[in-house]
Amino acid sequence: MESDSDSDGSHISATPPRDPYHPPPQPPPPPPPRHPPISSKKSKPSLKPKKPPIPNPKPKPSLSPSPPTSPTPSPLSTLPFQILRRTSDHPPISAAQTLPARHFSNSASFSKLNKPSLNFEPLEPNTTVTDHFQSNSEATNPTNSHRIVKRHSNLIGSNPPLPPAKLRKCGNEGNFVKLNLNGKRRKFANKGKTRRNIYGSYSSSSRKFHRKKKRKVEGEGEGEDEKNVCEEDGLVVETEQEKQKQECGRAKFDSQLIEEAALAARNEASDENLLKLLNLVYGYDSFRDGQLEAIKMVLAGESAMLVLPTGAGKSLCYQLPAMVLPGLTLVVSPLVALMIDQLRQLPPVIPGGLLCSSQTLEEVSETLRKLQEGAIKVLFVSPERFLNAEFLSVVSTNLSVSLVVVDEAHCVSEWSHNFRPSFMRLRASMLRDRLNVGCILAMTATATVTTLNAVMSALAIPQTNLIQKEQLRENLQLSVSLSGNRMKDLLMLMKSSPFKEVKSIIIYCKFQSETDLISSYLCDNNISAKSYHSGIPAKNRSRTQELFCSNKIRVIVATVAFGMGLDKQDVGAVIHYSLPESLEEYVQEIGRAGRDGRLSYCHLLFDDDTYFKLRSLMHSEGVDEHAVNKFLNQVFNDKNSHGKICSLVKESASRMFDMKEEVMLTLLTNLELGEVQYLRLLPQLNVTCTLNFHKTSPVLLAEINRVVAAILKKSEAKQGQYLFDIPTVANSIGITAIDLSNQLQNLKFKGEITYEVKDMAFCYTIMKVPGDFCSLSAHLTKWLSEVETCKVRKLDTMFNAAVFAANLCEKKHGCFGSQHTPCLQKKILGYFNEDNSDISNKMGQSSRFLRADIKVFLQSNSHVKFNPRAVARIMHGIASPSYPSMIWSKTHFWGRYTQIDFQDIQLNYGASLDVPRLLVLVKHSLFGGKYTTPKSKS
Ligand SMILES: Nc1ncnc2c1ncn2[C@@H]1O[C@H](COP(=O)(O)OP(=O)(O)OP(=O)(O)O)[C@@H](O)[C@H]1O
Repeated sequence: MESDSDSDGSHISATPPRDPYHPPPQPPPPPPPRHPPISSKKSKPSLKPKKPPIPNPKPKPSLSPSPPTSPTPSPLSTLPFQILRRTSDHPPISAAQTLPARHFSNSASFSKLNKPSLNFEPLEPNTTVTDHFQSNSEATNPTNSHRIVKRHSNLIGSNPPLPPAKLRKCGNEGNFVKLNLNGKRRKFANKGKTRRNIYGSYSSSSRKFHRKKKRKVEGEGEGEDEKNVCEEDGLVVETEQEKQKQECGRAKFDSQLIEEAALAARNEASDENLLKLLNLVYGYDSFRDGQLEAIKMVLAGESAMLVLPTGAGKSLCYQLPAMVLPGLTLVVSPLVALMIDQLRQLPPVIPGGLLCSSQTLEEVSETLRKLQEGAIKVLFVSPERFLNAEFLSVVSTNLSVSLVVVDEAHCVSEWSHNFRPSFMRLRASMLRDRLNVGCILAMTATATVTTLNAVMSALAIPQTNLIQKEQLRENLQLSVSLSGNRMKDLLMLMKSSPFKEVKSIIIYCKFQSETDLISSYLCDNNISAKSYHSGIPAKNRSRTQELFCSNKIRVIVATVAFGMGLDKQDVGAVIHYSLPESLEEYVQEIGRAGRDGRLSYCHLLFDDDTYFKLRSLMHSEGVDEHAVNKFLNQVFNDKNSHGKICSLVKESASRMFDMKEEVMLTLLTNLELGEVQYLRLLPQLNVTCTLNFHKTSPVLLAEINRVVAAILKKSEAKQGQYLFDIPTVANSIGITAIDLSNQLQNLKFKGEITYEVKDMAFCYTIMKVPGDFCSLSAHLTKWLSEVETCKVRKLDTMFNAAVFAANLCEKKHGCFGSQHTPCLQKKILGYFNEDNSDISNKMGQSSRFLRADIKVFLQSNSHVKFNPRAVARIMHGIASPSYPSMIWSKTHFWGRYTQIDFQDIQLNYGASLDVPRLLVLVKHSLFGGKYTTPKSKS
């Protein structure tokens, strides 16, 4: 999940041809730019989205609300990107065309957010109790005589604030992030590669600038690291000291200019003022399509929904307002990796920070201290952070939040391909009530109309404030082939044009094992490749990403874990070894290619087997009404617990209800945020504690410490150890679980106790006990089953689009060979606009053996309780918490019916039962959960 590359591939030329020898076969003719053509100065391709008008609440105090002017609408045929063909005849970009962001002072002197700092009690991380945090220590970047350690002020960690001289940011490394991920010490510094940016810190245009700058001082020195930067053009680089001198002088000057420009934009958010700021901070000469419109809307205090393709420059739409707006900009992101990347990519003039559950208490406290001092302008947080009462209180009482940005906003909607229950928390009402935020910017690259509507409604964004451009870039050449042997076909593809000439390729696989297999297969065939998936230790993953970003690895074979937030400009090809689960996922992943605007190649290899396998997996999160009913009974088990902390241990509950943890969280979030608020979720924590006393005797300590007294009362003593439930002890003395954890920590620091915690649990307090459990469970089950169906349809649509391109396309509209850019684009855009009703599927409806097989299966496992879903899962080869694959994959029937519709198997299960068993089943579905299945069937 973490993406850790510190490399930026900064030596990569901004425009050199990727394929100098083989011009791409018939790239689609570039449609005429629909927009003021992007200045040739930009090394980045420019996107052109469209706009809508707007009225809205909350005018920002000192900003003159300038009505959004607008770009043009964008038909498919128009050019969202300036397409640069991969030929060598591109004129080099001159230094004057770009101004590097990273040479300016980072001591962002924009209005400080405020207030004197408070003393913090350490906060709990947003979702987990903090015991597993380790203390952090190292905070240094390696240096050598040619290097000066340069730190960005956007530093997260326990490092004490640097003295002003050091804080000055004259270097180019972008944001420095230090995190304790997964309880281990992690560092995202530049590792001494002072000439190499953190990847993505520069746009290719700013890199050009740097390269030019280096030319000026040719012959002044050379270092090991510099070689990396200059290997392509053989430049000699100035020493860091020289550079530092130049940059410091420049930074002083520029920081003042930037500040003035930001103030001018605050007073009048005119095109001219904003352009000036853009140029000063980023060195860009023009906005890309949709950017100016979004920025102006936000600066006018209006919430906006921004839909731009991948790589179109969405981040700039909050970064620039963050400089202009007086208060804090809060960016909510679904992944820690994404947050880290975005933090790194902030221009140094914008001091940033992040809060995530992997940080130590000290890191969290330091960030909060900086926040209160106004030393952070942009703060990245996960949605779970909004569960944290202390965080909410710090932000609401001490800070003014000018803007909340919801990145990957489709995660808010259950109808998206990537719904995250915790994003449900992000309701406009909550943001308004708790943080007094009036302005929200929601951003996504991939959303259907239904998803957009759901997001806009949750965030109270008026329809008129939708800024939407095509969700596809036109510089991607899409091809598809049905494969009988994907490994062989992949190798053939890699060894033929245009792929064999592409310098940087991502191959996406669905399963971790596939990535390892394919990467070694490619290596065996003389193609250097490395695998990347979340099962690989974070350090190695980070290294792989770094090598890939610096073009030391040509091919990366990855699962979906790779790529979100990856802003490597020169990825020339994306190959799908497995069918993506939805067109959204496909678009997101092919969006990693061609971010430099040049023609890039995206090939999809698909086959029926993968489709069937994925389709089975779509049912792995489904639940039945009786399970939901049982779950509700458990959640509201203690009806007299109003105001008290209740908990549900994840692992055991998951087995008890045969529900994945994510599904339980979805249900709980719905109970909190649905029409009626039945409960309030609290941060998750380990609830079972085993404690040892070391110094003072427990009884004596209990006399002076009420927590210890409560522990003695509520715990079970075993061989000198005290075992207790944290919520029970906290409830008995009326404190929060977090307070209790903090007090235990204090006793531990004093050497009085040591303790261990386990059993991660959902925690909540009950607000209202539902009157009718049956109708509530029916309602929730219906909702979940609609979500399940929606996912299945997404997969069907993806598969149908691939089948259409490979088999049915009549190649009338520009498709040829296996290249299907026009027909796939049409399918994708039709899908996003929901004018595509092609949801047929390839599943068989029944099999004459199915019913008999179910009977045999039930007979041979007569000692086990089953329900229709459990049987269908086994027949589809899907594990679930109560029916793990370790046990059930041994059965003869495991995965035998993946080609038969899941629902059909459930129906056949009913039909295969004898009457007594059927009666039990009916009773069970009528009365929800309170039933027992006969032990055996004779
Ligand atoms: N106006 C502009 N002119 C030139 N380059 C730009 C402009 N705006 C943004 N860029 C560059 O475009 C690249 C992509 O930007 P960014 O990462 O914000 O894209 P994104 O839309 O968030 O993509 P994704 O959805 O894939 O994360 C960055 O390198 C950024 O510097």
